[in-house]
Amino acid sequence: MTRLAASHLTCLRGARLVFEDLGFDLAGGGALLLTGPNGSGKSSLMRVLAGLLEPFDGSVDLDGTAAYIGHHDPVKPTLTVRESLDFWAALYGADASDVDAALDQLALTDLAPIQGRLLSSGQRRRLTLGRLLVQGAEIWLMDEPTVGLDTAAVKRVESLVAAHRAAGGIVVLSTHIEFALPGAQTLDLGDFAPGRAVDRAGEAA
Ligand SMILES: Nc1ncnc2c1ncn2[C@@H]1O[C@H](COP(=O)(O)OP(=O)(O)OP(=O)(O)O)[C@@H](O)[C@H]1O
Repeated sequence: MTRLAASHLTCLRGARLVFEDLGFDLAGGGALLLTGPNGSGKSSLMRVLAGLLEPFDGSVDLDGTAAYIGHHDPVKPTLTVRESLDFWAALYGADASDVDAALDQLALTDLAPIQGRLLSSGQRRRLTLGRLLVQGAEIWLMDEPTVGLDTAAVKRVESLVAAHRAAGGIVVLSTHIEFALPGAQTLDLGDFAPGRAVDRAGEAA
């Protein structure tokens, strides 16, 4: 059964405590929306969940395969859109039909022969999202996936996320904009800033 949970997570970056005592529990079909001001630790939490950053304290319990997209689009400048997706498909054991599906789902079919260096920022972001699709992971960790996307593309991503959850997948998504994520749990990282844990305990009592 796909599951992603965290308990008592505390994150230290350099000498700075970013958040403390954070937890959640997601089963298949679940979603977690991360909000909070700049610097509150959304990307740091994503990196902890992706296994790229060791938590200072607490633990992550992950059952399933995870795919992570961060702020940067890892697009090779000399590969075409299709060649990039073919490369990722080979890396993750996906089929050519998965590449065609990803091109279609992200409105990239017309851009398939275009080299990465010629893509606009929104087009590069859509290609990065294509990598997520061909990766076929059960848990999607999406750090501000809509940056640079136009309204139609945001709607597409909302639909892809909904379909992934309907198929039993899990999504953790950070955003500064409105993003339709029905029934999602929400975490405002600002509530987990150092010292606030004491306040929350006080409020709960
Ligand atoms: N490599 C690093 N070394 C030290 N401190 C870091 C490092 N990366 C991030 N930080 C600090 O950790 C804190 C949290 O940063 P993070 O990028 O997780 O926030 P965020 O909520 O994702 O911000 P934004 O909304 O601006 O993307 C910030 O104070 C930042 O300066």
